[in-house]
Amino acid sequence: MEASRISAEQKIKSFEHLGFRADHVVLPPGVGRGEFREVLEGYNADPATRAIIVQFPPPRDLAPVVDGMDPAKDIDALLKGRSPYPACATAEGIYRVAEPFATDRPAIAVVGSKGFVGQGVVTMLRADGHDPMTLDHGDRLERVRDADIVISVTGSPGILTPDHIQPHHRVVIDSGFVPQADGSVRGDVRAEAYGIPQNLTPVPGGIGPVEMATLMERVVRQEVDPDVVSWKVTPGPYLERARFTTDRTAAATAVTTAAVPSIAAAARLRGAAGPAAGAPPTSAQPTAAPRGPAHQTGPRPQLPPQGGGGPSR
Ligand SMILES: Nc1nc2c(c(=O)[nH]1)N[C@@H](CN(C=O)c1ccc(C(=O)N[C@@H](CCC(=O)O)C(=O)O)cc1)CN2
Repeated sequence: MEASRISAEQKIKSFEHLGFRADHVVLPPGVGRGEFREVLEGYNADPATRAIIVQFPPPRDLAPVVDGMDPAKDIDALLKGRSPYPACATAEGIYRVAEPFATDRPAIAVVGSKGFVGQGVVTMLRADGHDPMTLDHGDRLERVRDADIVISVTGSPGILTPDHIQPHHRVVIDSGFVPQADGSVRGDVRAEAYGIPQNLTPVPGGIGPVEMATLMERVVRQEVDPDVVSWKVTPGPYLERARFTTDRTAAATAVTTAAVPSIAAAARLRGAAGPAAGAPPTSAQPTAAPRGPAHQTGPRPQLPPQGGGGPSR
C-alpha cells in the first residue's frame, strides 16, 4: 500500500479512537477537477464537518482545487498562510521533537527543505530564531556532517548513509516513509547508520506516530478543550559536538547509569512522568504519543557535570 493511503488510514483510526467520526474518501485514479471540487465543497458547506485533510501530494492537475478548502477547516495547514496553523502536522511534530535538543542554537540541517513537509519545518525553525542549513536536490549532502541535528524529509529511501551520519549528531530525525514490495518500510536513513548518532527517530514508529499525536492535539484543542496540555519530548542525553570529540573515549565507557536518572529528573521538572529508574534509556518520548519517537543509539555519552547539553538544563 502506498504511503499516502497508510497515512490516511492512521489518521482515520486516530480520530475515531478519540470518538470523532471520520470519512475516508478515496477518489478513483483519473478523477477530474470538477468531481474533486464537488466533494471538497460538500465538506466546506457541512457544519458537522469541522476539519478537512487532503493527503499530499495530490495529482498535479488537482492541486489548485485544494485552494478552495475552507481555511477554518484546514487543520493540516495545506493553505499555508491562510490556515490557522503555521505548518502541517508532520512538520510541527518534527519541530517539537527537535526543539528540546536545540536550546543552545545548534547547527540544524534540513534535508529536503523545499518539499511540503520540509518547508513547514524550516518555517517553524525560523520562527523560533534558528537559521537551518537547507539542503535539496543538487546540494552536497556531506554538509550534514557539520550539523548537530539532522532532519531528513526527502522520502528517498536510504539517502543518508554511514558516510553522512556522525556520532556527534545529537539527534537525527527521519521523516521518510516508503513502503517496499516485501511489506517493510524504508526511511531516509540507511539501516546501517542507525547506531551512529546519539538519538534517532526510527521508521516506522518515529515521526509517523508523532504526526498523529500532533493532529489529535490540534483537533482536541479546537473541538474539546482549548487549554489542553501539549505533549512534550524529553530529550535523550547527548554530548555537544565540541565536548563529544574531546570526551568521547571516556564518555563511551561511562554509559547509561548516570543518564537515566537525569532523564527522570528532567521529566519531573516538566511535571511529566519520567521513566522508572533503571528503565532502558529509550528517551525523548512525547508524553502523549503512542510510541516514542527518538531512540537513543550508539555509545551512550555520560553527561558532563555542568554546562553540557541534554536534559539537565
Ligand atoms: N496532508 C498531508 N499529507 C501528507 C503528510 C502530511 O503531513 N499531511 N505527510 C506525509 C505522510 N506520510 C508519508 O508520506 C506518512 C505519514 C505517517 C505515516 C505513519 O503513520 N506511519 C506509521 C506506520 C503505520 C503503519 O505501518 O501502518 C509509522 O511510521 O509508525 C506514514 C506515512 C505525506 N502526506
